[in-house]
Amino acid sequence: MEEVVVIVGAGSAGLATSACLNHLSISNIVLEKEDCCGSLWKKRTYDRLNLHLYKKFCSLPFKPHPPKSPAFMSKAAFVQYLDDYASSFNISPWYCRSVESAVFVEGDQKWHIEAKNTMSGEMEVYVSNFLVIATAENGEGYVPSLPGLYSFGGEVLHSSNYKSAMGDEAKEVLVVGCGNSGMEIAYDLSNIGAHASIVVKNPTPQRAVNLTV
Ligand SMILES: NC(=O)C1=CN([C@@H]2O[C@H](COP(=O)(O)OP(=O)(O)OC[C@H]3O[C@@H](n4cnc5c(N)ncnc54)[C@H](OP(=O)(O)O)[C@@H]3O)[C@@H](O)[C@H]2O)C=CC1
Ligand SMILES: O=C(O)C(=O)Cc1c[nH]c2ccccc12
Repeated sequence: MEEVVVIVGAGSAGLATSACLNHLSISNIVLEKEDCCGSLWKKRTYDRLNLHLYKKFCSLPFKPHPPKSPAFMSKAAFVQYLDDYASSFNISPWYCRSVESAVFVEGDQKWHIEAKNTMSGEMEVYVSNFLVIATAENGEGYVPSLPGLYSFGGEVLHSSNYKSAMGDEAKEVLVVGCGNSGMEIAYDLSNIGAHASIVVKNPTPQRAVNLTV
């Protein structure tokens, strides 16, 4: 299969890129390893997720959020927005395609991209003039290999697998990292009476302190 542009990833960035290219009538396909678009938001976020950014900063090209919609979108509203976005701009990602390699072949000046079709198990080859990697910085959860982690008797969970505090009422939980995920998860746990502590690696940057004053 040959296209002008191959885009890897059907998250926000991949969908936005495809919409812009469709607008310019530049042929493109989106390869996505999951079976849906926006899989980070649909499969790897906690239940109480509400966006922290004002809606204006969470819109993709050509599709602003309606003036009367809530300022901070719920997870359900944002997931719906991504699905509507794909259909509004005729984006039909090729799902269950896990890109395994991409080589720019000097001879024909094209990208040769190999993707595994995870439904059939077969390798497929895509050829394009341009390659856009839109796989996101948060595509894969990372658990550092901390000493003692594997002999620890309790449950160890990456934030991308945390859904809700249900059933955790009696637990003592150590949350590692105080970014948005860490803070939200610690708050969710403490809301139902679990004992949550947070490890903070670095002091709060001065500019963040000034912003909140
Ligand atoms: N509701 C919303 O809208 C939400 C939005 N997000 C967004 O998603 C993105 C990812 O957020 P998030 O998942 O929180 O990840 P982040 O990368 O933002 O935060 C991870 C935190 O973990 C700390 N950390 C990393 N390694 C260690 C370690 N070994 N020991 C202790 N602390 C450690 C980091 O510290 P340091 O920086 O000092 O290395 C950092 O504070 C962000 O853009 C965020 O804004 C996330 C959750 C909810
Ligand atoms: O609201 C927040 O804090 C977010 O992290 C939202 C967000 C992160 N990446 C995005 C890409 C498109 C739209 C919203 C987001």
